[in-house]
Amino acid sequence: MLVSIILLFVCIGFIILQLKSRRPKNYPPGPPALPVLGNLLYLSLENPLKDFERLRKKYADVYSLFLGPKPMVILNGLSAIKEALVTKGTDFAGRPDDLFVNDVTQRKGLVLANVGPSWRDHRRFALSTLRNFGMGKNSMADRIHGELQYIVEAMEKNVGKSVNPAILVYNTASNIICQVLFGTRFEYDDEFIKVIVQCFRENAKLGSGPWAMLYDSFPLIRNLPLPFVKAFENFKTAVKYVRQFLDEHKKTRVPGDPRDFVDCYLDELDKRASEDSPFSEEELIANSLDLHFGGTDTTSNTLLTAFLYLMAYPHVQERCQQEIDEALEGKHSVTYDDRHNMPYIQAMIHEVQRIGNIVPLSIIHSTTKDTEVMGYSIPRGTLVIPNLGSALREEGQWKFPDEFNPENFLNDKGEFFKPEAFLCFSAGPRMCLGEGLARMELFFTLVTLLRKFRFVWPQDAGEPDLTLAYGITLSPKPYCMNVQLRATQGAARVNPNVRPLPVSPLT
Ligand code: HEM
Repeated sequence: MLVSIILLFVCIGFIILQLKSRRPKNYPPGPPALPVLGNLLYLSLENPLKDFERLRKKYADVYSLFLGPKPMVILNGLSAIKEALVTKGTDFAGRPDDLFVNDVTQRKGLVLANVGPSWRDHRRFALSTLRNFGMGKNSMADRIHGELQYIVEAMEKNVGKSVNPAILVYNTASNIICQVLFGTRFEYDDEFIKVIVQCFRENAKLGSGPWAMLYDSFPLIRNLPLPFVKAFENFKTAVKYVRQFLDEHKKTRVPGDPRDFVDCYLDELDKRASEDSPFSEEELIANSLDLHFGGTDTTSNTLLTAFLYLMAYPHVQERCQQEIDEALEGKHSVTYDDRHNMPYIQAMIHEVQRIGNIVPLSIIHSTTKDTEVMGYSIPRGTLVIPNLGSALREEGQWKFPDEFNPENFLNDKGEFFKPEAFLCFSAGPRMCLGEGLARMELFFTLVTLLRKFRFVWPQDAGEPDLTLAYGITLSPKPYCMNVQLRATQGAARVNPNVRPLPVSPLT
């Protein structure tokens, strides 16, 4: 009797889910969905990128899937992505708030916040604070140059050797954003960096892997002690570390005279003390973690992709070095304005970003109201994945869509230009707010290092492996590079005001 009742309930549940996974009228097409599982069996849970491409060939630029019972629309190609994220920007600016990542971050922070006063005010605040601390200005250039001294020193110590650049590059990017956030940099073997990097790496992997998809698809498993539990522990650890900085800042700050992002936020908290405001110490911690992760993983993976391709395409590296030597002849160090005299370097950096496709599926969006894209109806609350990579290699948008070739960003006169399909930072109201900082970092780091060093693929390492490992960000597989001092090298000088750290061994 009991078994029959359970079976009856299971059948009713299946029928309800089946009905839920039916596509409404004029909804984008897609493969048939199974009850409970939705279209999970159509996707590799480890890396769905190839599946998304395969489904695009069958269903065209806008198609739909079910993540368990949740409806999800995938946008491919420039036209569909632009119509949704730019033309109908506010309709598509939402973020889902019942996914694994939302539970892990306790619905705090900026990156995953749904549209509303908290997201709007924190985004505005972050943008203006980054600008005040020099995003795109000379003061930021000085900070970046100061930090680059350490990577230059480390590379000098390793001339003639094969080294894995991953930790160096990660620490450089992390220290640049840490100076803006906390007014400090960390030694390469500092506990904070090691722990935070570990937490972020594990959470990025868990957040884009099979356990997150299963968590999102089957709410019943959420309380079970499965591997995704680690992500919650990692987040708590990261919060604990940032809270220490916050407590330190509260003791040492001078109100109205901010040293960094944390001080600015504390000033803002004072200003808003009497109103019902979305600003709070918990949000400060979560926003700092968002900016640190957003500013570190993306930029360092872009740099690692750049070194890999510059070794795999030595003629591109040589042409970059020739341009740097000519543009900076007689100059002590590079300024941000020098980029206007370096079209090939700019083209190379953009091409690395294009081919590296660092944030392939952007960050998941959701619709804030019933809307339309490319003639299809999309109900409010639908998950939306902008497949940025599909625009970055779209036929018809690029001279050489499937090749690594900086000519993709050069016109007939050899001048730099940026095609509309360059969507690495996404587009519209949720577009990356750190683009200005990222651009400066990429330019200064690559010009400074290429001016001084030549990077060569080690002879005993076989062919360079250009396949990228999937995660929230794509990254090259670990590799080593042989560092050589260039004969015609520019002055990558040590700033006398910055004390170089002892060089930690490159791993
Ligand atoms: C090469 C480097 C970078 C790339 C390729 C990149 C790419 C992206 C992408 C694709 C998004 C998603 C936009 C969307 O949802 O449509 C994003 C969002 C974001 N990025 Fe970046 N990013 C980079 C560097 C940075 C840096 C340096 C920072 C911090 C200073 C940063 C902070 C953020 C934040 C806070 C968001 C969320 C914006 C929001 O939801 O309103 N990013 N980024």
